[in-house]
Formats: sequence, structure tokens, C-alpha cells
Amino acid sequence: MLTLLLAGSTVATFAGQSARAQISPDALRESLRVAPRPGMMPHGGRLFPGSSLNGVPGFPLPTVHSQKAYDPQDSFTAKWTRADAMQIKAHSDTSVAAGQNSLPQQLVMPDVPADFPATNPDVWVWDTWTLIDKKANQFSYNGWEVIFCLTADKNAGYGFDDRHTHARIGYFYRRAGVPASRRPANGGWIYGGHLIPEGAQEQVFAGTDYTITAEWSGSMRLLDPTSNKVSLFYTDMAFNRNAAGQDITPSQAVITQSLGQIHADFNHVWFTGFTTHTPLLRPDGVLYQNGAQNPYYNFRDPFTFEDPQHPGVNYMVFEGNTAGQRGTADCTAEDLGYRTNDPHAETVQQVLSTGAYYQKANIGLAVAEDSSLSKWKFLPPLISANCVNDQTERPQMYIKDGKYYIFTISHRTTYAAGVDGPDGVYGFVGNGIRSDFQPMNYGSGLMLGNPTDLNEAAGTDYDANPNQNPRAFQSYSHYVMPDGLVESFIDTVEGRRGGALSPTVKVRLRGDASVVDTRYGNNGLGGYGDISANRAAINVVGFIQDLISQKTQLSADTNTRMRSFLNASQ
Ligand SMILES: OC[C@H]1O[C@@](CO)(OC[C@@]2(O[C@H]3O[C@H](CO)[C@@H](O)[C@H](O)[C@H]3O)O[C@H](CO)[C@@H](O)[C@@H]2O)[C@@H](O)[C@@H]1O
Repeated sequence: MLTLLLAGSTVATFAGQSARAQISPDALRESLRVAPRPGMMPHGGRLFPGSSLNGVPGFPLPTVHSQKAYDPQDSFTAKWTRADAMQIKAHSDTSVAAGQNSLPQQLVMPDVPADFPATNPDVWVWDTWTLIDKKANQFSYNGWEVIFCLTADKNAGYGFDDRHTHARIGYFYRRAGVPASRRPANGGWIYGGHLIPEGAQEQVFAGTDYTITAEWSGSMRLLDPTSNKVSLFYTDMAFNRNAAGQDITPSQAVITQSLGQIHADFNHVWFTGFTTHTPLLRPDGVLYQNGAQNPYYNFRDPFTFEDPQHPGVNYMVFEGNTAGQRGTADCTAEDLGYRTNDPHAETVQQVLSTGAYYQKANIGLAVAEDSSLSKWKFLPPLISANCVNDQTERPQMYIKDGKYYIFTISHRTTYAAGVDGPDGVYGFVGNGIRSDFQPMNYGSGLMLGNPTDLNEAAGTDYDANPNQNPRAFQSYSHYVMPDGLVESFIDTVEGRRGGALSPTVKVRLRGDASVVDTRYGNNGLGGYGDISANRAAINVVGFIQDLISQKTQLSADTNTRMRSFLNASQ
């Protein structure tokens, strides 16, 4: 019975993956064609439009990035330049009415309905990640899909905008192998509660003056698919506030590891461990800006992976800022990225005069110095965005068809003066972990953005007004999963606050270009929080141990037989 049940769940999960129909190249091409909308720019209807770097009248032409690979230990840092980022606006549609989306339609997150369901009535949900292995395969465990989300308890009185200082990592689970059409509208995720025992995370700040702590984003690694050992990498945050509610010291951000075990029986999933928290990395002020240099520094969101070319060597990407004192006006011609004699090029002096040097995001890299992933060494950043954007958040390394993609999320509000782009996920492609990464789609970097009006006259902000642009902030924190599926959370739709999982969408990737697949789901929108595993971890011994430990509806006889099976298998 047990064997049958386990085998059944395995088959169901794998059958789900292999059931994809074979599709002819012509049909595939047709399925990727995006219907042009009225007012769409000249490239409308083209497949994968971004591969060519054609200039647009009135805009600069960015320098092509070679995608050349370097040793991960090398000091080369690729640049997301101003000329690159300007291609978002260059390729936007100037003919649309004020407040309407002007982004290339192939790169726009489809409209999220305003009557979206809550993921859970008791908690706000935002940044979400999955149970992955060293190759970012996404695992179910003993027949259950599991996700990890930043959550804030509504019942404690926290509003959605209070979430950051009260963030706790929560987990949700649901049975694997059920098609989205047979799940409840909200994805059917069952809330399991907080992952980290009360107070355990605070040990990282023991002996300091910090009074408010929070758990920010990270990733969860299944250390061995045949066991139940998992490693959480996350950001330990600590804040202090004065009586007026303002931060009085720079926040502390520590990239931290905590080990635990996943458990599952017939009825539910639960975790043990996460009692010991090992600080791994604090920004050094040499490669990565720290709080002494900038009270508004960004340092967080670890994601680990193994080097496919050197099995056993593990890296971590994370969000950082270029080291140095805040306000140092030192962006260079390379940061701007213009070609010689481009009539639309800005001079370094012009850019510095706008204050754009306050925005200096980077995507950091560290290498593990031990096999238990508990010691890490900083390496130079993989990509910098000096004078372009201040935040490149939740970076992930995504390896497909021999190409190395870095995906990262960013806000419209964190762009530097003179450059603009939507809230969404940005992509960069190279030929190795460290490369001269080429920003995707027209060289701009944008992969999937909320519908946004980039044609606003100075001093006008249609996107801030939900009556004018109801979806400019509909979704955020996009995370790219196997097969190009993308999950995110709902922020605000038609003025309604979200705090819930967005509908899953799908992007097709080809080289340095991508398109939203409008044939996926309903006009491009899949199920809310449809975050499915593409691999199954079956741990028979752990399953029996968990059944016994939970004394789950087993007769004394079955219990005895399972114990003898367990003894025999050890
Ligand atoms: O909750 C912290 C984690 O969330 C991340 C990614 O979603 O950081 C998001 C960030 O932005 C949010 O807050 C901004 C201010 O409240 C708001 O303008 C924006 O719309 C929100 O998405 O949260 C921090 C703290 O406020 C801000 O610096 C980020 O941009 C992730 O990086 C964190 O781990």
C-alpha cells in the first residue's frame, strides 16, 4: 500500500512533466507570435524582437557586450550601462495615450485581475522561493510541493506597508501533481506557519543595540534529494527606530545560513531545526558598500548554485551596491556605455550634474570555502549599474542551453535621474558565471515589466495614480522557474493592495531575447501561485519516520510493520 502510494505520487509528478505535447517548429513559431495591439511600435508581431541592436532615432545606440566568459575569480565586472537602460524608453511606444502602457508588449506582464484571491487570510505574502537543488531544479518532497514566502501576520495588526520590519519566512505546501485547473483559485496553498523558531534569528544580533529584527529574502537548498536535509540562506535584518518611527542607525544586513530538516506524512508538511543561525557575509566596504559608507546600502537576497563546469564548487549571487562613500561622484564613461561620437551620448559631467551617482546597484558574487556551505568569500561583483539603478534585487543564476542568465528584480523608483523603466524582472545573458553580460531585449535588460507609461512629461506621474494606470505596480519580486515559468506577488491592482501570489506567467527565452508566452494559461495568465515542482524527492525512510513520529492514523499492526521495515532498511 505504502509502496503503491509512493510510486503513484512519483509517477504522477513525472507524468505531469512528460505529458507536454510535441509541437512542430512552425506551430511553435506561431504560438510565440504576439498579436500586435493598436499603437504598437514598428517591431510589433516579430518573434524575439530584442536580438538585434538597431538604433532608434533620437536615442543613443548602446555598446554591444561580448558575452565573453571570464574565470569566476577574475576581477571583471560587466556593466548595465545608461545607454543599455535607455533602450527601454527608446523602444517604448510614444503614440499611446497618457497613463497607458508604452512598453513593448512582448515584455509586459499580462493584466492581473482586480478580483484576485488572497493566498491566505491571515498573512500578507510577498517574496517567494522554492525548494531547489544545486542546479535550481525545483523539488516536491514525498508528494508535496513546498514554497517559502516572506510573510507578515495580518492578525497582529500589520498593514501591507508595515511588512518589511515584521517579515518572517513562512512556508506553504500543497499536494504535487494536481493540474492548476483542479486546484482552488488561490492555488490551494496550505499555510504551515513560520519556518524559524521564535527568537532564533535574533541570535545573530545578540549583544548589539538593535531592537527590531526581520527575516528577508533568500533561497532554500535541498542538500541531498535522498535525505531531508535543507539549508536556508536568507537575510537577517536589524533596525532601530526613534520615537518618531525613523531609523536612527543604518540597518544591519547579514547573509545567514540555517540548517533544518523537512518532514511530510500523509496529511501535512513540517520542518525541524533552524535553531542555529550562522552569519556568512556582511558587506566589506571594499567590494560591497556597507552601512558606514551609506545608511541606505542594499545587501541581501542570497541565491546559491553549483558551477556546472566544476562540480563541487558553489557560488552565491546576492544584491549589493558598489563600495564607496555615498554621494561620491565617480561614474565613468564605461558606466555610461556610449559609442564614440554618438550624437545622443551624455557626457560624464552632464550625468554627474544630475546626481545619478547616488544609484549604484550591483549583483554580488561569493564562493563557498567549505562543502557545508557555511564559509564564503567575496568575489568582485558580476554586474554593476552605476548611475543607472540603485537596486538589483533577488538575483538568480539561470543556466539554459549553455547560456548563463542572471535575472534580477528592480523598481521604477530606484532608477537614476535620466533613465527609466518599469517595476519588473530584468535579464542579462553571458557564456559563464562571470561574463561580459549582454542585457536582454534590445540590449535594455528588461524582460518582464508591469504596464507602465514611460512617456510622461516631467513632473507628471500617471503611474502613481491607480485611476490613470491601475497596474503599474500590479506585481513584483518575479522569480524565474524551470521552463521559463515566472512567479511573483501582487502589490497593487486598481488601488487594491495584494500581499498574495500573482498568476504564474511564462516567458520564452532565446539567446538575448524573450517574449511573454500569451498561449500559456488564459491569455498568458496561469493559475495564482501555480508554482509546480519539476523534480520529485522521494525519501522512503524519512516518510516512515515521519509517519511514526506523527502517529498518523496507523493501526498498531501497520506501525509495527513499518518499524521493522525501517530497521531493516537502516
Ligand atoms: O521585504 C524585503 C524583501 O523584499 C525585497 C524584494 O521584494 O525588497 C523590496 C523592497 O521594496 C519594497 O519596499 C519599498 C518601500 O517600502 C517599496 O517602494 C517597494 O514597492 C516594495 O517592493 O523592500 C525594501 C525595504 O523597503 C526596499 O529597499 C526594496 O526595494 C527584497 O530585496 C527584500 O529581501
